[in-house]
Amino acid sequence: MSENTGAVTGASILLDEVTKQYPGQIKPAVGGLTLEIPAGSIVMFVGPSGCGKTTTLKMINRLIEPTGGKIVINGEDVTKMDGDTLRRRIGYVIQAGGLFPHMTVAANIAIVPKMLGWNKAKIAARVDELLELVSLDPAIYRDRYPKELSGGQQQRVGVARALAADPPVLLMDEPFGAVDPITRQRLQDELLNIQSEVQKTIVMVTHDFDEAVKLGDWIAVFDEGAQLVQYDSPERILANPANEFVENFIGSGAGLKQLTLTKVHEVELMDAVTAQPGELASDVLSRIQGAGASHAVILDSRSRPVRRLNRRQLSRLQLIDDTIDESMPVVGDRATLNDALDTMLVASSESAVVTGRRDVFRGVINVKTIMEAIAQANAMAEAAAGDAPVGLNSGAIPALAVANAVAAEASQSRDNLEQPVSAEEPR
Ligand SMILES: Nc1ncnc2c1ncn2[C@@H]1O[C@H](COP(=O)(O)OP(=O)(O)OP(=O)(O)O)[C@@H](O)[C@H]1O
Repeated sequence: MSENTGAVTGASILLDEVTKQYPGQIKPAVGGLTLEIPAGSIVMFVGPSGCGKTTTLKMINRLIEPTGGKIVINGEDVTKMDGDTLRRRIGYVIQAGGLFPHMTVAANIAIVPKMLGWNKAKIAARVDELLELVSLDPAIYRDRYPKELSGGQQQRVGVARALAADPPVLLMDEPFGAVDPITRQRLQDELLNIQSEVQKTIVMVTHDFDEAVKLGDWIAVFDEGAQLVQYDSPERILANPANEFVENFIGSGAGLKQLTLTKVHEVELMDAVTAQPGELASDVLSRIQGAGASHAVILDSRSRPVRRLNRRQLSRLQLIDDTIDESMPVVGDRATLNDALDTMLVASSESAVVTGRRDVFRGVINVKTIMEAIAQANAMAEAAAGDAPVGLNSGAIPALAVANAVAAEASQSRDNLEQPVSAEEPR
């Protein structure tokens, strides 16, 4: 879930009774969908394969033309607007970044600014600014070609490219589907960091419900024909799935999934003894003995953790050197407690080092903190289940009823975001 720290630059989007009937198909892929996407929020589309998520997403930038209904962005009906002009105002990110292989990173990012006629100096400055934003050092990466980058780096460039002309809306079609789980977790954390700065309106298709819970301010759960089954906050969907379909979609361990709702920076981190290369190991050892700690965290000159040393390791050393331990469990403070637990399990460690913006050391998180949070989340989920809104479990599109029921409840909601309106015609 994103945090509203920056000024909202995103635009509201309204899908008004939108339909897509592909030629030769009996049923519409999307049938009369009404969906309000609030400015500055992240809305996640989830649902089974072929249910129409991508079709719905691509109708927003009219890569797919609707056969009925209207698309309204910031109050402006864009359904009849020139498609190319519209797409320059909407960032679009696909799996693996979708970069042009024969163009450098800088040239890929510069595509839309060039089309918009920006001058060279402005484009070069923007490319560097965006590479910094997605945590890639411009001096190292701007002249590289996509094949010289890892999957995660390509995806970062894809995000930078989509943000190039500062569009109010970002559409993302399974952007993190092709990367390994640890890279995916980092990219998700980074997206949340970026969103806290840029406050765009982001619509993302995902197959991964955990990803939807982690990133979404609102989750739209679709069934076949883009039939909207539930549209609500991650908390309320987990606590009160609208029906069995949503329950099945959430999968087992809904209680544990509540861990996905809590971010590392929301729990109290432990302080740790830190040291720098060049210090005497015996000094550091006496500091951790004094503090009753088991490890010292070694930081580089930019306060980034590079290694952990326990008492035994310290007792064998003279000077702390600048060795980097790639296997040290590290988790970003935007990561979820679920991610933190995974990181610890992979490293067979009871704790992980926590970093903030630009990988600066923030503290340490341990299994005990996470266990306490599980207990708390379970208690909260049970309490929330008591207020289940009425009428959520009927079949075809009770969405407006759902929206109304939840809107009544929204005033009591923990977050102050407005409940988005959602409705769809019965097929
Ligand atoms: N160009 C097309 N022509 C005809 N039918 C199409 C076309 N594109 C999609 N469809 C059909 O429309 C329905 C919705 O497809 P869509 O790709 O939007 O679903 P999705 O939920 O994004 O699926 P997935 O999760 O598998 O990507 C499917 O039945 C699909 O077969």
